[in-house]
Amino acid sequence: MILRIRASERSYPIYIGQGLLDQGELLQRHVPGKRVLIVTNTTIAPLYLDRCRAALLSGNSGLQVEDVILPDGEQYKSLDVLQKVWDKALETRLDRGTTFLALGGGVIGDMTGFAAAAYQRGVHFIQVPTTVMAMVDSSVGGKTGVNHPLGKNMIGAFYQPRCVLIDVDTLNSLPDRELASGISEIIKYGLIRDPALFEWLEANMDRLLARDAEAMTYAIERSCINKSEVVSADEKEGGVRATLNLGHTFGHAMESSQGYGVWLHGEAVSAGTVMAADMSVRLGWIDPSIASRTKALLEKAKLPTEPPKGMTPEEFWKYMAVDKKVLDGALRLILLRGPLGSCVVTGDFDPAALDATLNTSCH
Ligand SMILES: NC(=O)c1ccc[n+]([C@@H]2O[C@H](COP(=O)([O-])OP(=O)(O)OC[C@H]3O[C@@H](n4cnc5c(N)ncnc54)[C@H](O)[C@@H]3O)[C@@H](O)[C@H]2O)c1
Ligand SMILES: O=C(O)C(=O)C[C@@H](O)[C@H](O)[C@H](O)COP(=O)(O)O
Ligand SMILES: [Zn+2]
Repeated sequence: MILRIRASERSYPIYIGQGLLDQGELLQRHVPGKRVLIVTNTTIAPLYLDRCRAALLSGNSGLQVEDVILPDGEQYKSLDVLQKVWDKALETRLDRGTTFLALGGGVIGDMTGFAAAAYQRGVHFIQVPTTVMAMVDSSVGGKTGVNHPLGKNMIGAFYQPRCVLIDVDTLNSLPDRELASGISEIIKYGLIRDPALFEWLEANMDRLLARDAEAMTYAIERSCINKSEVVSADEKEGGVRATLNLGHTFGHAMESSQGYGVWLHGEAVSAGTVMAADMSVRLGWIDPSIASRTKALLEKAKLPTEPPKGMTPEEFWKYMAVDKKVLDGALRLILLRGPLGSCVVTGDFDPAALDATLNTSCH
């Protein structure tokens, strides 16, 4: 399947299918110059780097391919590790016509995109996601960046790739915990705008966890359709794009307070989504059955539904206060409101509901 997403006054394709990594022509047609820098990590390199390089070189393409292999983990999604990408680019004299290719999960994708945005003020960029998280969310839409000790994804840029190539077969090597983490963002699309997807997930979660290729491909396609519709409508998060942050204000606080990498992003989003649903019930904005179905679905995906043990409301506040959706000092949250599949981005809520959610969720 080929989807198109419109952003930054152009559109780019998202290729989704099996065996695509070996179809060199798909990647080559989106490389404008002669040089490519593949950015990957120590786990993915032994699995897929040779195949990716071979695809770029196939058919006597004449491309020159360099690579840089970063350490693996959310704790390395930092400015000092990103420096290694720019070091490699300068040592090998990469010019402005170069394409940076992200081969990996969301960490590699976010870092490579930011490296591409800043290198010589902008070089070409391609996403080859290899996790569920990256296939259904991070590779699409152009949010790039790194973490800061005081807040998640605080340093970055909106920078769109030239194409996204999703080879579903690469998920066969993904650990179960990482698979589940990505599923939390698929559930997110169901909750914020796609009730049919939510119901499909209720019926098909076992197939996803068993890595049934047909079910996985369907979930990735529906997620990419949802994400590209939202991003095409609001690339720079002036409005509706913020809905993609359901559960993230709470979740990012969990990730930052635990130390990056202790809780996976999708795990924190899962527990944060349960908190957002709980608060929505307290405000009387949704039927309680939506919150209980949400919790049940996340549990079925083997995701956590409570914040890390010992985390306090005060710790939540420390990180929520610097959330990127804070406007003029006021916190805004994505809350569910109305029937399944409806949500709002708002700072207009009774603060007692937030206090109650924080107090009852922390244990
Ligand atoms: N830019 C966005 O819009 C956006 C959206 C969602 C998440 N994110 C970011 O993405 C990051 C999380 O991404 P993630 O969940 O992909 O984590 P990740 O990039 O850390 O990858 C998860 C783990 O799986 C390994 N891995 C990757 N592909 C593999 C494969 N095919 N086989 C075996 N192992 C493989 C990685 O080496 C890593 O150890 C977070 O930093 C989050 O903030 C960004
Ligand atoms: O694409 C978006 O917009 C999102 O919010 C997707 C989120 O799943 C993702 O985690 C994103 O990186 C969060 O962005 P942030 O601006 O809250 O750091
Ligand atoms: Zn996310």
